Amino acid sequence: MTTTQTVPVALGERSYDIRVGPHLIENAGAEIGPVLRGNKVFVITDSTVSGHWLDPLTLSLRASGIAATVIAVPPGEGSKSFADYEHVVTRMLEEGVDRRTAVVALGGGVVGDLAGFCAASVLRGLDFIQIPTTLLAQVDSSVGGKTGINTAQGKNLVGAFHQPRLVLADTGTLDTLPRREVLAGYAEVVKYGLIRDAGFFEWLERHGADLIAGDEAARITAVVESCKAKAAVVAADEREAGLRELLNFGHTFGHALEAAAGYDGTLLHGEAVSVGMVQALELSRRLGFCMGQEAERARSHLSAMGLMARVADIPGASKWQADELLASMRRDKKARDGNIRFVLARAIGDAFTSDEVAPDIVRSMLEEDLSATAGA
Ligand SMILES: NC(=O)c1ccc[n+]([C@@H]2O[C@H](COP(=O)([O-])OP(=O)(O)OC[C@H]3O[C@@H](n4cnc5c(N)ncnc54)[C@H](O)[C@@H]3O)[C@@H](O)[C@H]2O)c1
Ligand SMILES: O=C(O)C(=O)C[C@@H](O)[C@H](O)[C@H](O)COP(=O)(O)O
Ligand SMILES: [Zn+2]
Repeated sequence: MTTTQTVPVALGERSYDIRVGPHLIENAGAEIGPVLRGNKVFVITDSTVSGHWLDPLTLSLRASGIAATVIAVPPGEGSKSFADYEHVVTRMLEEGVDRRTAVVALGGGVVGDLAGFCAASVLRGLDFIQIPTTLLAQVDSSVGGKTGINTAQGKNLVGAFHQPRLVLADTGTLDTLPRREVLAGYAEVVKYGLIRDAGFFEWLERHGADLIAGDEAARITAVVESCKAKAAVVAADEREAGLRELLNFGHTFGHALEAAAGYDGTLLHGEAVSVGMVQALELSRRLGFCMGQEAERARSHLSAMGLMARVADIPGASKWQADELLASMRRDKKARDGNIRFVLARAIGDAFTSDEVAPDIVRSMLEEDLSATAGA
């Protein structure tokens, strides 16, 4: 029998546990009850996740005497918007909310980021509980307190740091997750190996296919190891003054690619991160920080697992302009005075944040990437 594992996130009085294992949703009332101040929660979810996982959650909450009001948004990145934020907070205020009311996010990173920002801002801050149902959300977005929405100018540009009080990563929810979404989440798992843990990257080279195929032991190991890695970084640098920037590996490129694709489902966040990580390794090579085989090894693993690993793999990329991508990168949160900074690597498992990188080097790399789309 698989038992639940607990990964602590050490943040002083805002510390919390990440619980990882199967059947956690069926037992959510008993898990959540002890961290609630009152007996009322808003469950924010999306209309796909609700069809799979809402009933067992509300049943369990009711059995523990917790009253739940459900608010569902449409599935997909488009819901991390001002319009959906307004819709959710308006519903909460209309239904009635007080400072003992908690917000429960049931879904992937989109629901978690949106619900977390609602929790951070309604009445200036409500307790927040994450029940992540995608691989990406279980290994990354439910942990660490980054919440927010996208704007016309780019990804996650409006938001707040707001830590959850508890994370329930029910690995059984991954049974209903489409393969494309499993793969997108896998990119963020690979990220932990690439930035700080060459041994974990090697483990993924051996066991990644099992994890993607749904092997229970591989899944739990990957979620627990990823959460441990993220918890350690967040505990050391909650507000991203330095070390936490490493979690942004592949994201300077990735977020620019996502913005160009238009958040319409043609390019998922994890897919963009997959391409962006290979680009970051290639940029590291061009700047003389690492050898070419690092980028090739990462690309070859990501491609073998079925992920996109080149700009030319992205549908519609042939229409993009290098300067449009550069403009997005200048709005990245790591940029200083409009000068772009990247997370680069000296080797697999040894990432660091660069000083400002000359835009011409990045532009010529992007132009090469985009010209390769012509033959793709
Ligand atoms: N806050 C952070 O630290 C952080 C970290 C990484 C990513 N993110 C954000 O997370 C978002 C991406 O999250 P995501 O990849 O989870 O996408 P998502 O939330 O859009 O979920 C992916 C899709 O899978 C469906 N789905 C979710 N769980 C399911 C399940 N168990 N069974 C069947 N279908 C299910 C959803 O309805 C959706 O269509 C991006 O906006 C990204 O910026 C945030
Ligand atoms: O938790 C972090 O820190 C991360 O950077 C994790 C990323 O995977 C995630 O996509 C995050 O939302 C990116 O944040 P942003 O600050 O670049 O918007
Ligand atoms: Zn990410």
